[in-house]
Amino acid sequence: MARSLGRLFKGFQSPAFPKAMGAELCPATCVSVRTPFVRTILALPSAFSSKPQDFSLPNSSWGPEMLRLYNHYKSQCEVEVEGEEKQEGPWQRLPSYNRSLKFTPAADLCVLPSGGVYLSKTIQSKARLFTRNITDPGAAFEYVLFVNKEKQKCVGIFQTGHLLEGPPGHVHGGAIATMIDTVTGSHATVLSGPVMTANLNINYRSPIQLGHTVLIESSLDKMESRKTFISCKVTGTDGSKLYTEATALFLSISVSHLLGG
Ligand SMILES: CCCCCCCC/C=C\CCCCCCCC(=O)SCCNC(=O)CCNC(=O)[C@H](O)C(C)(C)COP(=O)(O)OP(=O)(O)OC[C@H]1O[C@@H](n2cnc3c(N)ncnc32)[C@H](O)[C@@H]1OP(=O)(O)O
Repeated sequence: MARSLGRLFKGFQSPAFPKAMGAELCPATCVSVRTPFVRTILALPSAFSSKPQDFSLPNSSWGPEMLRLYNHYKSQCEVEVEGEEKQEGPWQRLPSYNRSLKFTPAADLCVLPSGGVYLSKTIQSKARLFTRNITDPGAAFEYVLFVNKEKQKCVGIFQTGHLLEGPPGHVHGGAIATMIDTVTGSHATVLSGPVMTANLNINYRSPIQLGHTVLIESSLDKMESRKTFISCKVTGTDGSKLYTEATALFLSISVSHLLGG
């Protein structure tokens, strides 16, 4: 089990993550956790095991700026070398599914040392990745992430849907924080494996108009034992207008931390 989960997280750790998801994780996989206190069956999501739907791909709601930036980074995911097949480029797109781990079946609920149930089958069957829980294209978070391991950078292209309104006509600060956490958190996971956000410090400099597309760029500041420090800027798509700045601290965690151990 530990090895299986290790493989999952190892796959996520590398920028080869999307390939690992496709190549290694797609066959239906069921792994079992046994500790003195915890017994649960973890099945990789059906989204991973049968036909995974990747939501970080163009759809009919994407505006011209979203598409332009997507194509800009996508074109750098593969490079043409004369007389040879296309090779991996400096950037890599991260896929985004609508859920992560699925716990099954009801009889195998994960019981905490306290005796509490970790996650009921009913809750888990309805669980959705927060940024992917609205199915109407363009209504909320439309985004795609690219990582560049060599430069230790990650970019998020984010089109802000009408359901994200905070101040009239502008994006809610919590929605901006969500996207910052997603970009910096995914970046930290690519660099360091499984992590959780310990600290997120945000300065909102200028309001973002609803419907606009923005660029979220994160870069690694430093790594110190379990700590990964990342900073991030949200700008207009040409980089000139600064909307938001943030710094974030992520702590590497063990799988048992997620299971309440
Ligand atoms: C996650 C799995 C990834 C793989 C999954 C694959 C699928 C991916 C799918 C989609 C990706 C989308 C990506 C989204 C990303 C979103 C991420 C989130 O939103 S996470 C939710 C919000 N965060 C929490 O709920 C944390 C709650 N807090 C905790 O659990 C603990 O406090 C934790 C783990 C953060 C630290 O607890 P300790 O017990 O492990 O560590 P201690 O001993 O407290 O601290 C260690 C060191 O860190 C410093 N530290 C801890 N917290 C700090 C803080 N807030 N500020 C500064 N330093 C802090 C301490 O001072 C200590 O430093 P000294 O070693 O002594 O130098």
